[in-house]
Amino acid sequence: MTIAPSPAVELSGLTKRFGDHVAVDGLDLTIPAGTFYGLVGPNGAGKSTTLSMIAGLLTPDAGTVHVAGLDAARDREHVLERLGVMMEGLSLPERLTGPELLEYTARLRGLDDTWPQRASDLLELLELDRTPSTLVVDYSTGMRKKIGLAMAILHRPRVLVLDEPFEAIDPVSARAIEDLLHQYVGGGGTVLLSSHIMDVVERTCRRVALIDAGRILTEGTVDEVRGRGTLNDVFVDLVGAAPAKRLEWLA
Ligand SMILES: Nc1ncnc2c1ncn2[C@@H]1O[C@H](COP(=O)(O)OP(=O)(O)OP(=O)(O)O)[C@@H](O)[C@H]1O
Repeated sequence: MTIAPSPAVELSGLTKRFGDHVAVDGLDLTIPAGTFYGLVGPNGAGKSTTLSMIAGLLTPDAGTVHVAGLDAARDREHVLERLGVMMEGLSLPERLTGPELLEYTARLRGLDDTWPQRASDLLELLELDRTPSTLVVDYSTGMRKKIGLAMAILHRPRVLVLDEPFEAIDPVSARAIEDLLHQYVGGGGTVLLSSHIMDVVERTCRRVALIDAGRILTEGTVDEVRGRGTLNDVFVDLVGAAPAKRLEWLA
């Protein structure tokens, strides 16, 4: 008898309120190990809040998060070892260069002596090796995102949680990031990312969940969810198009 591996991420009744506002409303979601998974939804749907709770940056008001079979509330240290996280707006040590930041990450995580090669591979693949002496404070938005991704993946986590990894990324860099993430998933890793860029999600993810107002509207393989249309069509159908209003003063 073979024992099925634990899901990479399992959310059960996950809930977060900010005052009276319920940002995440009893979310149940299972992300199988080795899956490239996309979380999509309109602005304010609760994507970042959900990812922040998985990453241990926010405490849920109710419900549980399991990562690789471990309860994130009870076994935080081991869960953090298994996770790589890149969230919007997370602060970085600004007075370091990209290579120094990776060294800092490697030392903080106590990585073995294979990290310099990994760091150099990541800097090259993400084209950050061209500006080795630029301080992070002087990085562009896209460069910050890329170094954030390199920091998240350097310790070869089981699960990568990425908030909007393709936002502010040029098309060539986006392909490099996609390539890196595909290699990672090909090696057994799990990617959970949020995105507004439907064609990237359609192209890269195997499964997708569409959330709105903190609840799942639909979930499944990308093919199941989009049916005969595109993910964009399904998104607009389920979430509802923005109200059309003619602005006379603009005409
Ligand atoms: N720290 C906070 N304090 C108060 N309200 C918050 C806080 N963080 C998020 N919210 C609210 O929770 C809801 C969900 O926000 P969240 O950032 O998770 O959405 P999102 O799906 O990631 O949106 P976007 O696509 O715009 O990034 C929003 O209504 C937001 O205003």
